[in-house]
Amino acid sequence: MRELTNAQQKIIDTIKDGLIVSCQAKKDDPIYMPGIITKMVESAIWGKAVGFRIDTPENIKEVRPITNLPIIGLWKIHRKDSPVFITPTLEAVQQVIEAGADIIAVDATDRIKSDGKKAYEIIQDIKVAYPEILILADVRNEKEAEQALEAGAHMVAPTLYRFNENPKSIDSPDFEMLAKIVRASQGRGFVLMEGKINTPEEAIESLYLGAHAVVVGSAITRPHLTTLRFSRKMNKYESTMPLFY
Ligand SMILES: CC(=O)N[C@H](C=O)[C@@H](O)[C@H](O)[C@H](O)COP(=O)(O)O
Repeated sequence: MRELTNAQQKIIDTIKDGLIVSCQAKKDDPIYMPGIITKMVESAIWGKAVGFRIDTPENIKEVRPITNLPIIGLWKIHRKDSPVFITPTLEAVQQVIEAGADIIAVDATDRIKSDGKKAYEIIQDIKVAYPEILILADVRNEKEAEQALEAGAHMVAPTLYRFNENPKSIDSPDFEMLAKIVRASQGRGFVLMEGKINTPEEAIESLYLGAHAVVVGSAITRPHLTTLRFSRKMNKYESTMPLFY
């Protein structure tokens, strides 16, 4: 396990065994209105979350003044020439950090970015430019987790497990993958569980399997998706869950 600064260790200790709420809304979501992310964060604080996952520098700046709890920051940037969309450039990393994030989340898969580099290569660049920031590697499998930790990430999460060769709108967590990632990360870094955790029991199962903390998004902060989760089962799967949200 790599050495942590006191500030980094404090963040790791704060989130241990806790719930991190992903507070995100796109401008075309039915729930969107100015100030909505702050309201989500206030609700998560009320509900005893230990941290937040926030998209865009703009939203991070908005919520930073209302909490000292750890913020995982990212910036989703979708481009036509690459499937990599979670904080894909060093400029995006810089803006997320300057906005006040404590942890930077990046796509650390081995997919190719617009600049021709593999996504995980951004980790080395972040280590050079921002040696103090904690890095969370969003990956698809245990091989990518190992690769990201090797490159210098402090934490990994299977956030992108649905985005393989044939991206699928799977609507349940992949616990087997979590267990493999935990084994591959032993003694090298921390594992967060993330992706389709829909119930408290699934969060507990994640901790049992070795997750350091659990990130939950849609089930808590996206009522339209939670509605669709109910209705699609009730209409015998006539509707599908969207891949991106
Ligand atoms: C794949 C992707 O874009 N994930 C995003 C990452 O920031 C978020 O939209 C998710 O809400 C977050 O990962 C939590 O996952 P879930 O919402 O399934 O609990």
